Amino acid sequence: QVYTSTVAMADLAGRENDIFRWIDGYIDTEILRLKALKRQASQIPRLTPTQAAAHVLNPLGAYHTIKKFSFVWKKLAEALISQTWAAHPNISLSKISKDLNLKQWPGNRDLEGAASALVRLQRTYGLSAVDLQKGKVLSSVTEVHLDSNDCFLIGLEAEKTADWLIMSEWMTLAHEKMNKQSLFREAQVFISLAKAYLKLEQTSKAVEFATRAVALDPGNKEYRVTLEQYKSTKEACDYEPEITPAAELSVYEMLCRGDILQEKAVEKALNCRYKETNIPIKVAKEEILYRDPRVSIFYDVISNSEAQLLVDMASSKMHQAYIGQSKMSAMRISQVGWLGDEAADVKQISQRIAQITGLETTMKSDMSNAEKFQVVSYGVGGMYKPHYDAFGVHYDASEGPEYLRDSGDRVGTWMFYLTDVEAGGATVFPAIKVTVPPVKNAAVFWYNLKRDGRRDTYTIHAGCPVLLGQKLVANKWIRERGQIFHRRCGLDRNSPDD
Ligand SMILES: O=C(O)CCC(=O)C(=O)O
Ligand SMILES: [Fe+2]
Repeated sequence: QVYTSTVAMADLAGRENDIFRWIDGYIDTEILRLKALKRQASQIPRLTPTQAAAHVLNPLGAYHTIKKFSFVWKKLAEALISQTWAAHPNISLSKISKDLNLKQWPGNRDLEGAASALVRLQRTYGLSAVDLQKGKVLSSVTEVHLDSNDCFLIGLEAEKTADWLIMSEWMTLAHEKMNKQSLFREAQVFISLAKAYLKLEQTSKAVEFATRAVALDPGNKEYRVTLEQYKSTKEACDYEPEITPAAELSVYEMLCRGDILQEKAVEKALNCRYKETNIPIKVAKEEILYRDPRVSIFYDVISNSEAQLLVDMASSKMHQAYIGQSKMSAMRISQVGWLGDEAADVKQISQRIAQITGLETTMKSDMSNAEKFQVVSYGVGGMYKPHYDAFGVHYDASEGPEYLRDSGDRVGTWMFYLTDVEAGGATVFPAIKVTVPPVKNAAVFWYNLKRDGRRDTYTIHAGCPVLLGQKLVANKWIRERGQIFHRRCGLDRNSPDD
């Protein structure tokens, strides 16, 4: 027994001292840990909710926000959770991660998506990587500075879409900004630069960078094979063309940029007018942008509160847009929500479209004259590549939702612009070289079908990437069913519309 032995008692007294030392040590370590945590947390700039909302209207701010969640915050939260849990085992791990909604946080794929959006904006609007890295988008300047890892990641995204010049710009920056925090090796940047230059037919530079990669990593067999390949390509090439990025731009992208203007003769034939509607005293301010096919913009056809109503009602139903039935695609990056005419205020908006176009837009439970409103939200980088709204000859009338069976094809498209867009986001028609700038509370309208019911190939159109701000639109597709007395079949397929 301990209490009978004086020697053992003296030993215990000594041990108590150890315990105090241990407690002090524990407290000191905890204080250090908490201080480190506090320092980490304080390094992240704090935005008010208003600032945060404004931040994501800028492509760099959007990238940065996703990076914070997918990387910075995630690391911090994980550290916080595991350490707190270790210190207080009675706190439930799953409760913390539920409170923080950790599962819903953006991940690596979202970060890649944000990086790829930057590449798309850069290509479409001719932005320089050097400006973007410093936080500059047109005249808008943010606090965000991209680090070497960001530059490397964006370079890899540019590689995926074969944007070689853009890839070379970002990889050059990744190398310039390289430091201890860089998660890639120098040889990796060099081999990426070599590839980009090879694709740009700058074979001397390609060989130079491949050589540097091999010098840094002589054991890498892949690098050595690449170098040999590039050397033989260089020998086979007798000249190196100048780099001309603009040559690769499509008409669609040039229209988005505003690099193509309408021909003078076409422009002259166009005009503005007050179009009579089905309601005697009401006229609509119409600007005709193209004659055949007729493309018009109508101004002030929806009020601010109505626009807000469509957004509010559709927003709970919003999901990532799909094309056709299934897969998420690189054709279209946006969120969509469908909205029927059940609410009287919404129905009234549908009726206004009928009054102005003279077409039938009544919603019916079968063989409907029109589709529900499709409210679409594009964030920065969001877009819709060139496509037709009409289904054309392959359309199977039995496809699609029940209420639209046998409604026929999409004879016309009416699209409200529910917001102004600070930069980018025009609707463009590459075949007729028409650009429609988004103007809040206006709507664009065109016929997708010729008079004989066949798809008009000139109606191919696209939504340009949003560069700054948010773009919200509401589509109303008007079906063939019920338009017999409203848009008569022409004597020939080219009869004009009035
Ligand atoms: O957003 C745009 O400007 C075009 C949208 C569009 O074409 C569509 O949703 O079908
Ligand atoms: Fe469309």
